[in-house]
Amino acid sequence: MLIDVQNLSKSYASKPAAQNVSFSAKAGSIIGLLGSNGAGKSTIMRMLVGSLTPDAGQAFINGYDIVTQRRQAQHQLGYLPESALGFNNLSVREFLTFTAESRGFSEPQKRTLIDNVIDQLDLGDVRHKLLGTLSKGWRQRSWLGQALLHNPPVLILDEPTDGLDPNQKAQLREKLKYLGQTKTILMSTHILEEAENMCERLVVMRDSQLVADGPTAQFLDQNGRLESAIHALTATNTDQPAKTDNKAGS
Ligand SMILES: Nc1ncnc2c1ncn2[C@@H]1O[C@H](COP(=O)(O)OP(=O)(O)OP(=O)(O)O)[C@@H](O)[C@H]1O
Repeated sequence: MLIDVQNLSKSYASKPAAQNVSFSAKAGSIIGLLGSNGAGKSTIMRMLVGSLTPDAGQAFINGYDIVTQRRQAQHQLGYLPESALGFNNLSVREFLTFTAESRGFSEPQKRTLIDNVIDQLDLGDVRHKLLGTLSKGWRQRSWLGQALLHNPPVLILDEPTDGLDPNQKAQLREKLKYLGQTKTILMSTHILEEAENMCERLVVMRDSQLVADGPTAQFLDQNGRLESAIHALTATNTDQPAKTDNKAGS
């Protein structure tokens, strides 16, 4: 398993943000992490990428423990944070150079990795433009570049298409689908249509707990839509979740 999450828990002060969350993801698949605002999706992702320490439980990225082997685990993944901003005074190429240097790559390696990622994400035309002057779509793509630069087997993407216009959304989704053929992608999204079209599996959270985990097909209604199942699972005043392959705690 490329991502293996076992009973991860985290509270902020005494308020739980993630409680006993368990799921796993195999190579070459796109997993959608769904749930209403505040359900705990970003908290799970931030623990997986090593920016938050779990209170309890364990998780492994390509076999490396996210706490005791944090550096090795981080080499296995690329992370696109929610609403990624900053580095506005750097050009796309300078931003990617900074990323490569902070990951410790030497000069010849650095050049090859940056050229590869510019090519892979079609960033050539904007490589000398400042991040602060780019449209949100190009900025997001540049941030995806920093996540992809070291060619990790796992990508963790927090609402990657949030705030993009419909064309930019469509273009980024195509790129992610392509990447998902060879990489394991865990992506959070509020856009159910996106989850329908892109994700092979869904992990659904509500109020800090995992409430369902299974193949996307299992959540679809007869019209091929996710809305009714996901609404039933995530609505906070509902106590009758839809029937799913719930793997919580397994
Ligand atoms: N730094 C923090 N300090 C205190 N509480 C926090 C912090 N970050 C998140 N929380 C709380 O933890 C809970 C889970 O938040 P989290 O951001 O993981 O949810 P989410 O599912 O990613 O939400 P969204 O879809 O809005 O991004 C929420 O109640 C949130 O208010």
